[in-house]
This record gives sequence, structure tokens and C-alpha cells, in this order.
Amino acid sequence: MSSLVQLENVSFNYGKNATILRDIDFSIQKNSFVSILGPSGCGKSTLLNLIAGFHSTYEGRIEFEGKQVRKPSKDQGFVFQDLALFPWLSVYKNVEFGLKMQKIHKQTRDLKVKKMIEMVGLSDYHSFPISSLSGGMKQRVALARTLVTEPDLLLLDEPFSALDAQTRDVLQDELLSLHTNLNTTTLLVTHSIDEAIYLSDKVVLLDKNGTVKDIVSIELERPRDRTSTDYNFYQRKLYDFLKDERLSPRKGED
Ligand SMILES: Nc1ncnc2c1ncn2[C@@H]1O[C@H](COP(=O)(O)OP(=O)(O)OP(=O)(O)O)[C@@H](O)[C@H]1O
Repeated sequence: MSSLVQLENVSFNYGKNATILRDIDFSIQKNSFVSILGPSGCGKSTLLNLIAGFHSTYEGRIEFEGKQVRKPSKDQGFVFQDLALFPWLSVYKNVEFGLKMQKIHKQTRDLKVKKMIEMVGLSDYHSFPISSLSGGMKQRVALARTLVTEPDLLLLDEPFSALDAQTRDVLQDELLSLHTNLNTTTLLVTHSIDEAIYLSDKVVLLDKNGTVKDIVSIELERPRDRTSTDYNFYQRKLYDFLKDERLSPRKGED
């Protein structure tokens, strides 16, 4: 397996503020599913934004497809926490948007959009405005809108955090099947231990000082059984990590 993303010695601060991320090293293999887990405010979203090319002033090296990242790439797709959909436009128009920007021919566009809407289970809702949809349906549109452009890397910033537990479980399964069927590589930021274990090949644990504390490979067959002993082993391991982070002081604090 080859690396799609490679980070070496990456550190970052916002202007004159304290350092947020320190000496980050990890790689993301093609077609793998990687999560970043860590306590609130440790820099998870910042790290995702760096990989997405939203900040160019970091130290160290970030490579995507062998080239240093300095600006956003059309080969990456980002699903933001607030989804950033156009509420007044229909499901179809939202999903079509990226392809229109890329000036894809109308007929090809139409085929891709319809197929993608079908893949996320919204075929009966083409003409519905976003404002009339439930939270889970909006999330499906956001995924479809990003995946329709066939990105090599899908970046997700806590996409399911605002959803109820049942809808979240359903969407996690749908995300996994999209990830597999479309051969995407996925990087997810999450607060949720369960989400990280259920979805990932590898979990990058970021501590409150913005350093990589550990990288845990989740060696479980899919579909994963949340009630199995092996699953519970990983739950305990990640829970202990987050608990230690809550109890230990941040660098510079007593
Ligand atoms: N644009 C910005 N300018 C200055 N500081 C920022 C900016 N964005 C984030 N920060 C700070 O950087 C730190 C890391 O924020 P970030 O959102 O990356 O953490 P996070 O781990 O994703 O947090 P959460 O889990 O609560 O979403 C925080 O202290 C935050 O206040």
C-alpha cells in the first residue's frame, strides 16, 4: 500500500498565538480510513485544515499525492461541520454544484448527480429544498455533494456530531459502504471513541498539547460487532487515553 498523505514534523500556530500542533508525524495509506481523536481544543480541526491546504504557514512537511500541500486541491473533498449546503436550492442542485464549477458537460453531470443521489438513498427527494430535510438527510446531501466530484481524499470534520444516535449509526454504515464502493481514502475528525473504532483502520490520538500520543491500528473484521470482547478492548484503550488527557495538565500548566 502506498501513502496518499504524509506528515513529517508538522507544527503550527495561528499568528502570534501559542503553538497548536507540535511535531506531527503520520501517514495515510491509499484506500484506508483514518480518524483523528483527541480532547476538545487539541487541534483536530486545525490538523484537518492543514491537510486540506487552508493554511500555508506551517512548519515541517505535508505531502498529498507526493506534492507539498500549500493550497486546497480539487482532488480533496471536505465536508464541514456545519455542512455548508445551499438551503434554498434543491437536493439535486446542491449535489450538482461542484460538477458545474468544474464545467462538466450537462449530460455527464446529470448521470453522476443522479447516481450519487441514489447511492445516498435520496432518489425520491431530488427536487426537495434543503431547508425541508431532516438532519440525517442533510448530512447525506453533504456527503453526496462532496463525493460526486470523486475526490482522492475525503476529509470529514465531525460530520455526525449533531445527529441522534440511531441516525448516526445508520450513516456510519452508509459512509463505510461509500468509502469501500468508491475506493476513497477517508480522514475523519471525531470526538467519539465508538465512531473511531467502528469506522477506522487507524486512529491517530492527539493529546491536549497537540502532539501525536499514539497511533492505534484497529485490527477488527468488518462489519464490526460493537458488543464483542475485542471491540471492548479498543474502547477501553481509547477511553483510558481520553481520561488521562482530562486529568493531566497542559504543557506550561502546573
Ligand atoms: N482561526 C483561529 N485563530 C486562532 N485560534 C484558533 C483558530 N481556530 C482555532 N483556534 C484555536 O486553536 C485551538 C485548536 O482548535 P481546533 O478547533 O483545531 O481544536 P479541536 O480539537 O478541533 O476542537 P473541538 O474538538 O472542540 O472541535 C483552540 O485553542 C482554538 O481556540
